[in-house]
Amino acid sequence: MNSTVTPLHRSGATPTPDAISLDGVTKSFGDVHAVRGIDLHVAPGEVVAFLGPNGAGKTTTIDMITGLSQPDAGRVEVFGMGPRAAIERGLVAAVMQTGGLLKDLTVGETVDLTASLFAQTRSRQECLERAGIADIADRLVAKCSGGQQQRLRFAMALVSDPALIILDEPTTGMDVTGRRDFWSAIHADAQRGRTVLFATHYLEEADQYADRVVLVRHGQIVADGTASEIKALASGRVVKATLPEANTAVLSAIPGVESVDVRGDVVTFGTKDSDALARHLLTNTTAYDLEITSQGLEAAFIALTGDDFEGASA
Ligand SMILES: Nc1ncnc2c1ncn2[C@@H]1O[C@H](COP(=O)(O)OP(=O)(O)OP(=O)(O)O)[C@@H](O)[C@H]1O
Repeated sequence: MNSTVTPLHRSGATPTPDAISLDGVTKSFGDVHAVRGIDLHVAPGEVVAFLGPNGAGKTTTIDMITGLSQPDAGRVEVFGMGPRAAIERGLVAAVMQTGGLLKDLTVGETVDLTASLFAQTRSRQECLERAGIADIADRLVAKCSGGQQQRLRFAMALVSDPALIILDEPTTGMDVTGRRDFWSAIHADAQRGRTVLFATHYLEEADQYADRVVLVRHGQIVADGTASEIKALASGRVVKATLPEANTAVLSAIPGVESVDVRGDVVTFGTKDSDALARHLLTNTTAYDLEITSQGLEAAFIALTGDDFEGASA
């Protein structure tokens, strides 16, 4: 494990193999070290967001998981086997950002065509329903909006009923409504236990739809945990309390307090240990009406992917 990894996520021992297992994976293109030692283990049923700035190495990593390219070093396994073997068994499907659609077919015909490639498939109706496009089965692909085409790609990915779905920036270019409809279809489907890994630039998508957020920078994982763990890691917690006649100097001296702002009777603290601070305030002062919040994921993203970030200790 490299020194900048923040191992917040710990999955317990599972009797089945990991859905995705990357160990010491590297990949370079000439002088560009796109992936520089990634260790990642995703348990079956997890919904994981792969988040990072442009050029962080997300697509390069995803291409190795989907068998489109090979690592220079390290090991990639999907359900305990090589990615190509997993794809051949229908265990994995990818939703691509573009391509793969024939404009002259209808939505329903497109799903039928995909189904003809597999021995065992889900019904057309079920795939369309799960993707939220059953009502446009007779519409020509050429007449579908960008968001509807993405949901059609999702329906195609569902045909083999894969245990793992991988999506590389699936909502790029979609409007807000299209993104919301697309994600509610993915989210409803994932709740049935499917494993999902998606790369995104949209922080709110990671925050809203992922159980776990893996933050990548310069080809390495810099943080790995729930969205709230990552927010807390980068920016700490904000604790607000009503405390009449507060003394800033006294409050600043409480262990773990990083900042104090007094406005009338309301005191706002910045801290990395909100539990200890809350306990102290409630037992040793007259503070009441406590409110504990995390800073936004955006602040964490900027802090953790900025060039001055050197990793954080768990
Ligand atoms: N086929 C290639 N040939 C040369 N360089 C490449 C190739 N593919 C990726 N790279 C480089 O590797 C680095 C990682 O790229 P990658 O596409 O994996 O990042 P990303 O996190 O997916 O970025 P984005 O969010 O912009 O899609 C970048 O510097 C990119 O220019």
